[in-house]
Amino acid sequence: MDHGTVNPEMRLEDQGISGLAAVYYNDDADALHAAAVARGEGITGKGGTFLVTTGKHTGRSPKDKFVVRTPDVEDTIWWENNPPMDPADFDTLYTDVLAHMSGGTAYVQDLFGGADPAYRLDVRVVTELAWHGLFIRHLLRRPDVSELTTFTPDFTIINCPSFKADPARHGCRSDTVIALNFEKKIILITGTEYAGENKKSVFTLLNYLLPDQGIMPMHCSANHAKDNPVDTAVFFGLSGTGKTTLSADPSRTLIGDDEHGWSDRGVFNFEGGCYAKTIGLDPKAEPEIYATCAMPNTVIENMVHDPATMELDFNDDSLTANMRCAYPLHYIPNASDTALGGHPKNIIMLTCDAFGVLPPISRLTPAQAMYHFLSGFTSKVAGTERGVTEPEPTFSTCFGAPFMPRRPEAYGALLRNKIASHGATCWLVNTGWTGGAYGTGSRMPIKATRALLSAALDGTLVDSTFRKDPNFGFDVPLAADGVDDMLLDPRRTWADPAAYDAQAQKLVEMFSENFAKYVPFIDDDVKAAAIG
Ligand SMILES: Nc1ncnc2c1ncn2[C@@H]1O[C@H](COP(=O)(O)OP(=O)(O)O)[C@@H](O)[C@H]1O
Ligand SMILES: C=C(OP(=O)(O)O)C(=O)O
Ligand SMILES: [Mn+2]
Repeated sequence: MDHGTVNPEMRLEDQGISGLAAVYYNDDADALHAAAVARGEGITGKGGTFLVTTGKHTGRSPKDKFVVRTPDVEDTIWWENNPPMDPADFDTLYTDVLAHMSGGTAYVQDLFGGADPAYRLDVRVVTELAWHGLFIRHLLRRPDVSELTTFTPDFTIINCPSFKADPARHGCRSDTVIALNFEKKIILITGTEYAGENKKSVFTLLNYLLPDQGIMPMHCSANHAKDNPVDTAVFFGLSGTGKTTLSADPSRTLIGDDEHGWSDRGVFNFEGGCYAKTIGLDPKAEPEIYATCAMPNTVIENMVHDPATMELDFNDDSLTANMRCAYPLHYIPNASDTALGGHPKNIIMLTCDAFGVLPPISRLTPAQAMYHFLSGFTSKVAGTERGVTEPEPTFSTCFGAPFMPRRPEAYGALLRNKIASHGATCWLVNTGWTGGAYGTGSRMPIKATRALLSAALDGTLVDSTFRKDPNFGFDVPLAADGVDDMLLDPRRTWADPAAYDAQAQKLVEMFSENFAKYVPFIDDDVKAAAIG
């Protein structure tokens, strides 16, 4: 039985997906929430939120993510970073997943990836779980009802957590698979209930498709000055570096918290919602995000609550440190209606330095920006990937290696040209440790990071006095309004300056060792900006 609104020529049967007992097309958030509760997937929380736990998988499974090795993508995929799947194995997996879903219920959401109509991708997401439908409806861009009757998917995602893949039969690594097939225009997700896989697989798709249209896809958040989209800022960063937190700045207009494209028209959000971490969420430091945790249909993932009062415990990480809430963009009071911005005036590269070595803010030349973009130094924070339990220093190229199907140089060249054409000012911001490494020091106060960003974005910081950092060669401001001068010089925040010097030297060597692989591909000015 079919329910809801759909293009009558584009039912699942028309895509070769048949045998389902019931298909719910394009249910709204209330209907998806009600269905999820009725099916026992989760419960209704305070303020009409939806509370859910995801079992074994509470973060992404990057090692189980594959690109199907078809001839059309053979020369363009960065295979060292994207494990290949044999097309025949994918076909078997596809047939087996459909057989498994047959006789059951599916939820179909027809959505857009991309706020700029010229570049958007029409994505159909077919989910076994009603709440995955709710999640992805919050996260992607919702068409008007009138657009649904002609909606024709460019790509289809089929997400079936109860299907357990078999490494012997499907050529995979475990029972969990995220497989992207660019030729068939299908993504299969099995064996994981973690909702983030849905949105990050759309991101990976766009990261592959958009460069051919001259668009730079970016793992970044974005906002612009109030009433002035010309003054746009983007904040690159791997998971946990502060994209979501820092873009929700009450004095600016939020464009988006995680994934954007930069075209010759400016910046556009790929999404229509946000996916925020809730661990330790402080209503004073992050009131806008905190408030979404009591709004109707917000998906609250893997948070512990008191069953008597339904009160959420923001400090209980017993299910995972990667506890989350997902909500539509307009739940943030100052979000943009269009999710479009201008060309970035400022480009912030966020790093969570667990060594406590990098200054809280540094100004980068375009060549240094390219160097740091390709290096992607940061830490993986606890929980976002399976097996990571404490900050783990890493070089994640483009500040998002797990989502980059092409070689880093492809993204590097696009970014470099756009920075050169539009003259953005670039900054490196350490939201990680200060006063010592992880274990001794403490996390950079959000207040200080916000004050430094305000000064960078309002144009005052660029005119201040800088020192050249002896280890890294970038410019570090000596003072900034609202921030203790000492904090700007990490060496002074360490109890033992010699220990700082030793740690800094180690980090310089790590940068140098990591960057060797990019040297054959880069221009002389970036080579000159190299560290170590
Ligand atoms: N100085 C800081 N800047 C940004 N975030 C910080 C800072 N100190 C602590 N945090 C915490 O770090 C986390 C950043 O996560 P989030 O903004 O979700 O990152 P991302 O969106 O890049 O994955 C939040 O839980 C935030 O409260
Ligand atoms: C959803 C994710 O993104 P982020 O942590 O960058 O918000 C993720 O990495 O799983
Ligand atoms: Mn985020």
